[in-house]
Amino acid sequence: MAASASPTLRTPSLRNSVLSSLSSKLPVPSAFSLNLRPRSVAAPRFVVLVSASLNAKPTVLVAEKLGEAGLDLLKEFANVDCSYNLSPEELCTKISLCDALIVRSGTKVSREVFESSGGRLKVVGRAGVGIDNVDLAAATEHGCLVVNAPTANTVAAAEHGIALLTAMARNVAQADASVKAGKWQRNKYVGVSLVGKTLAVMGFGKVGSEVARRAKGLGMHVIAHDPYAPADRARAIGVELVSFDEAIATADFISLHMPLTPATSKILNDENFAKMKKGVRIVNVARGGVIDEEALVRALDAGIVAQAALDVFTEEPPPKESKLVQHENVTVTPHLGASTMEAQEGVAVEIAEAVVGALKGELAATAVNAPMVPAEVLTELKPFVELAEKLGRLAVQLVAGGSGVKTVKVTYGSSRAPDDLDTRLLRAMITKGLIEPISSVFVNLVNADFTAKQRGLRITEERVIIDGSPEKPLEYIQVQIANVESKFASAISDSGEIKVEGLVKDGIPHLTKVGSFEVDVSLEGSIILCRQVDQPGMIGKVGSILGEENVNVSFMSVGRIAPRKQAVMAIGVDEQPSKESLKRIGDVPAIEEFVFLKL
Ligand SMILES: NC(=O)c1ccc[n+]([C@@H]2O[C@H](COP(=O)([O-])OP(=O)(O)OC[C@H]3O[C@@H](n4cnc5c(N)ncnc54)[C@H](O)[C@@H]3O)[C@@H](O)[C@H]2O)c1
Ligand SMILES: O=C(O)[C@H](O)COP(=O)(O)O
Repeated sequence: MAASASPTLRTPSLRNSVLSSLSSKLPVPSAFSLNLRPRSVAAPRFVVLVSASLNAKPTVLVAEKLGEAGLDLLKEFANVDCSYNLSPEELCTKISLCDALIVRSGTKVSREVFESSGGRLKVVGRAGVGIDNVDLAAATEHGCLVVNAPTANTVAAAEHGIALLTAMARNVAQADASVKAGKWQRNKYVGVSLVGKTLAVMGFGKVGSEVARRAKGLGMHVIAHDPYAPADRARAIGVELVSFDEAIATADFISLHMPLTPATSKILNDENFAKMKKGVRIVNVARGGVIDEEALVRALDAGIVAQAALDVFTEEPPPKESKLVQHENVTVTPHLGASTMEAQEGVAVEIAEAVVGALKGELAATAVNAPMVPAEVLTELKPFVELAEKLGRLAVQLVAGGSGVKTVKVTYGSSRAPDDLDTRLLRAMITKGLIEPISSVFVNLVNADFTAKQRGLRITEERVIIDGSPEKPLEYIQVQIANVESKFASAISDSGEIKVEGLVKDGIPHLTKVGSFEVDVSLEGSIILCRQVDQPGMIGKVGSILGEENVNVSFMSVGRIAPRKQAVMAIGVDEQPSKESLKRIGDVPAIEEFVFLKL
């Protein structure tokens, strides 16, 4: 197939090639089209996250202290409201005026926050790694993207882990307090050596592996437990991956580096403390919730755990009277893992870039609740994103009554192998096109599948391999809606579904099939579809009705079964014709049915 998706490639014989190739696929009528306006090659816009109302500068609420470099980046693009220490109620009040919110670990972004935003909040940026303070399910349900800054504080957290490990082993904090209290207790604060001891790193991700690397430099024997870590990464650092039980049973020191999830919540509990070596020492710079804190106090009192060094707590700040914090064998810091000057500047820039990108409609590489589409895939799919949404919009508007859509089949015609095309983005845009014209829901890549499921909309996808250039991801997209009546009977295909099909020509989406009729109209402005008896003068008649009302016709195309038999005329218009003009079109004797569709 010769049609090109490339915005730069113009092929004079494009239309004919497309049509002949389509004709050869199905025994359907020939078609001709009349382009009444020179087409500019529009840069395909990729708007997934931002609503159309974002012509004005968006507002970003920064709810916790962020590095200056990040704030400067944000200010170039948005109004920035730095309001720290907001109460939950104040946050809920402010959020309805904000398009994006940036937080660290100290702000709970609860379901109430999303509910209070009234749909305006489009992005939550977590300036750091852990997203356990953000209600991800609520974010997704509200179509709000959550992005984080997962890399900039890794080294800082690892360094803090090592700082706590060494400080704990040598009683630095306790000895410091003792000297400052006027004492000189050299025998009391005899420490333990690290060299030759076994350190179990629990969670061998970014921070865990950096801790392992540094601990090896201190002469420790490092083992790690992580059900999802690749063995080659562990091998490269010289770390042995072991089971959870082996790790906790053999370690002299345990350092925690896993995320807080339902599976890791209170993973160090009475049962597991009982399996540890007597005198084990524990470091936690991950999340307080991975330890059952009451069980840890019991293990400390029983001498199972000799010492603990904790940067994070189940409740932050922990209650003043916390037995754990006050325990003489426990060293604590106030969640300082990420708090170096360098890390905070890095995190601020990382999150500002992600939030600005998301507000511009780009897909963030650090999206937490949306599929990550690699940049190169995104670039080549861009022209098809608009096509996908518009086909969805057209198809649903052809349904009689506009609702009751339950079963949708999408077919992607491509010369590429099935596993060489990521269709998640296209499916999301078709879903957006199908749902938005008949509801008040804002659909984007984040909430598309959720919203479809919630509405009982089943979208199946099929890949058809056809001849074409593998350079191009797609030759055509077809959308079919089953088990519905159509307000434009000609849109029903021979197999009984509403069917629309389109492709991208010179970067512009085109409608190329309605039901069993081939047409060729660019998907810009709005479209009038008429079924008529094929006869001379029809284009002129309809064109002059529209012209009398100063409605600009951009494109016309007629697809017919055979000369002088039935034909479908597709007319692209820049303005919406009045009801009266539409009625006059319907009254043209040869016109059997017509429909006006907004794109
Ligand atoms: N104290 C701080 O200021 C600070 C700073 C940065 C990160 N953190 C925390 O450190 C933790 C790790 O951060 P990261 O950037 O390395 O994240 P990461 O995602 O790179 O690594 C987490 C690792 O934990 C593993 N994991 C998941 N479930 C596990 C389980 N049940 N048992 C063992 N391993 C499991 C994952 O496979 C992954 O490899 C997070 O909880 C993060 O919030 C704290
Ligand atoms: O998950 C993280 O990135 C760390 O816990 C840092 O949290 P903070 O941004 O609140 O310091």
